[in-house]
Amino acid sequence: MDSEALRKYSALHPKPAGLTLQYGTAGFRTKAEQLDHIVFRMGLLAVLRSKAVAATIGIMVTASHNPEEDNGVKLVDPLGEMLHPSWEEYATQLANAEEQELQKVITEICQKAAVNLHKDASVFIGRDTRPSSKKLSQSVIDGIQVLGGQYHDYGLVTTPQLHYMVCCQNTQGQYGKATLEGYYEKLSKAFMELIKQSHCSGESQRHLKIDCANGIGALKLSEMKPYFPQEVLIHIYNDGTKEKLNHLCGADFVKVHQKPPGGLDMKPNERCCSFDGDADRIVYYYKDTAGHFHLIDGDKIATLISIFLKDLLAKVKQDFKMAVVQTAYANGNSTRYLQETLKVPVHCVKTGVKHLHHKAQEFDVGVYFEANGHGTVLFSKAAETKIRQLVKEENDDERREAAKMLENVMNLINQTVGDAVSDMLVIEAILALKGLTVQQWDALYTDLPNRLLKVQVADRRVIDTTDAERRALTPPGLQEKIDTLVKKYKLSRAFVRPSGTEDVVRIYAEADTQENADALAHEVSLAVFHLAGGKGAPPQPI
Ligand SMILES: CC(=O)N[C@H]1[C@@H](OP(=O)(O)O)O[C@H](CO)[C@@H](O)[C@@H]1O
Ligand SMILES: [Mg+2]
Repeated sequence: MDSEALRKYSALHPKPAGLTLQYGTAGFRTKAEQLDHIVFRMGLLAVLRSKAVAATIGIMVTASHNPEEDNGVKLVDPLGEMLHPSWEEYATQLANAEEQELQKVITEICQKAAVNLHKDASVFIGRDTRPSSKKLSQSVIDGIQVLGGQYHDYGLVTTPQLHYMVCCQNTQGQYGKATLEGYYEKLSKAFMELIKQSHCSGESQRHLKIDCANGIGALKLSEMKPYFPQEVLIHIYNDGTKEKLNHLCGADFVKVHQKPPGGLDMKPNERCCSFDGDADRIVYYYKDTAGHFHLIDGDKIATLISIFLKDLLAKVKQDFKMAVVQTAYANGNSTRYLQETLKVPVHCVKTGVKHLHHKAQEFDVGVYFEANGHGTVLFSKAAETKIRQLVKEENDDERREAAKMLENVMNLINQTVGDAVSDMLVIEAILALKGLTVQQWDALYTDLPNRLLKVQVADRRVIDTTDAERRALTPPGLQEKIDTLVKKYKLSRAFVRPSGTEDVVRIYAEADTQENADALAHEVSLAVFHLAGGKGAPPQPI
């Protein structure tokens, strides 16, 4: 380690005195002006991680659905997964080290994680369209270079594109070519092969309106357009040329407010969808002839994909284990539908993609989605091998055809992480293959009315949870109070947890009517306010 260079460069990326940040659910996330030292140091950490695992590591500069003024950074592990939890702690230590301690902390990490500094290191970098992202990714490069790492800067890419690149690189191209062209070619080829298998005579032209949250999704979809078949007509809205990133639009806005985004004119029964700011989430929606808005969230996406896959798995007649992984935010009726009607096992894990991804890896076919629209499907190595073999060798036409469809889905879905573009193509293909309209899809089950609220408290760590965050252990009395409140309503459920990305406590409630869901959410938020050290004025009724 060149101590002199480290000192010199870290002085160029000084840590504001007293600032401490934590590597949370989605890496570091805060106001962009507080992040320069963090991204520089994450450049350092990426080099250490790369040396430790002898593979290429990714760094993405983005704050996803958060306001344009924010930014963030997260590391991507060799197969495109989120950074291993054991390293999140190193990330936090390095981020919060005072300038003069930096070298000591690096040495400590090297000792604890058995990093050999003489090994090579390689890092892939990507960034979103935020005005601050370019400069921050320059600081990442400074960090990488100080520790002698090699890097490739992909510039503007969606978060899932960067995950894809890292996986391609570390599988020596087995997962695909580590270029944007490779990504577009892989996805569009799989999509075309898949819809070719459609025997439906339904509409031949497929229109889809896409709200790109004024973010990177618009740029990348435009680049990809020439690769799409002619029948697919995508119309891009909120492309970032006029309005601010994520402002009154995007997947998070639509999900949280349960209303359409600004900037997209929606005619009755038109199929529309929204990406988030870094294009790793997607939700669908439409307006009926009476003008009512219908949201089709991550739970319903998981359901559609599960129906499709379950049917194919039955046709290939293999004993593949399939399951759906959700979080506590999944709508109660989605869980009921999956378990009782579709008869697919459902597992609930803690919020955050890494938890869902990890659980889904336990199955041959693991479908995971957060209600907010982040999700994908994972296929085990054994299932993948078997499916590819059936495509080549199976004599039975129906079985071979089903295996071929599964193979195409495997190629189309981004198995490294939730990917709005890839998910959208999977969904469009399934709707085409099944001849389903957006209304028919929506009608699979009816969402229980629900409400998501947040409350500010002095220290959100006073809330500790258990049972995949569905019950609060502390502060004393809170869970008992929630239990009492829940009993007042029908089909009701409520839980609270500290957010991993914002300084708030989140409250979720569902019940038989919207009024009851709103009332329950409000009452629970008051309980949090009073028992967990609420800040400012008490929450007002909705
Ligand atoms: C209720 C909700 O949507 N929570 C989101 C949000 O996490 P919080 O820990 O709730 O702030 O951001 C995470 C990262 O994007 C995402 O994984 C998660 O689903
Ligand atoms: Mg995102």
